[in-house]
Amino acid sequence: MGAARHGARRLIAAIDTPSLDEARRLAGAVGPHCGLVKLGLEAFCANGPALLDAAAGHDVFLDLKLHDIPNTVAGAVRALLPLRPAMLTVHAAGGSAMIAAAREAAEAAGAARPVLLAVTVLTSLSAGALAETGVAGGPRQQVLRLAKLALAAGADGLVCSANEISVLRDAFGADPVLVVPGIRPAGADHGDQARVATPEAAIAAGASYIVVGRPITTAANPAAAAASIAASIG
Ligand SMILES: O=C(O)c1cc(=O)[nH]c(=O)n1[C@@H]1O[C@H](COP(=O)(O)O)[C@@H](O)[C@H]1O
Repeated sequence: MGAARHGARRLIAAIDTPSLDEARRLAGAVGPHCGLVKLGLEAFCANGPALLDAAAGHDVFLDLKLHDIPNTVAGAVRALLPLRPAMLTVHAAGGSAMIAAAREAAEAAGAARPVLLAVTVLTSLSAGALAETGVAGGPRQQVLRLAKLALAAGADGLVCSANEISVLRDAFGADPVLVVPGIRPAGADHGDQARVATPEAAIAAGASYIVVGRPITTAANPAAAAASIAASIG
């Protein structure tokens, strides 16, 4: 139990659903077994700020992956601060000025400032899919390039796949928060994820947090699935 509780702090449960009731049901079920509940684009587009009520009582990672001109992203961050998210995401590919503007806007929350995470290369992109976008050199090189830029511009941490954790820890040490989605327990369906790892492998490689969605939310018993993953990384 103690080990499971320790693992729970590092588990972020991703709730992707358009239904407010379903989001509330899932947050209630998995909340006790994870450190943060992640609410993302699908649920926020469907419900707007009212969505946050579904996760009342839990620390919320509001994952909207903002990516626009600096002025617009800064305004969006300001608009989100009253929702008191514990973590927020922007796309590192938006560039230094955009990330710096997001950080400056977030500072208005003072001590309650959300942790600002820069998404590097989406875990759904394989090396081939990344090359199609015009990026040469493969995911590891691109993640490292974007990570340098994002941390220098004021991001507190990075979203990356488990494949890039060691190169990031070598380059930046223990400080940056590394949030790692694309997590699949052994034998689980990968779905649209391309760069995947098991919960245990991601934590062993140095992830600060792992993000797990469908392996929990589509399980017959989401609370048990979350508890089992938390125990596996305890
Ligand atoms: O920023 C994220 O959380 C994120 C970045 C990324 O590169 N890949 C990624 O899958 N995510 C999110 O992590 C969650 C993964 O969900 P599952 O694939 O269902 O476990 C989803 O909510 C994604 O939006």
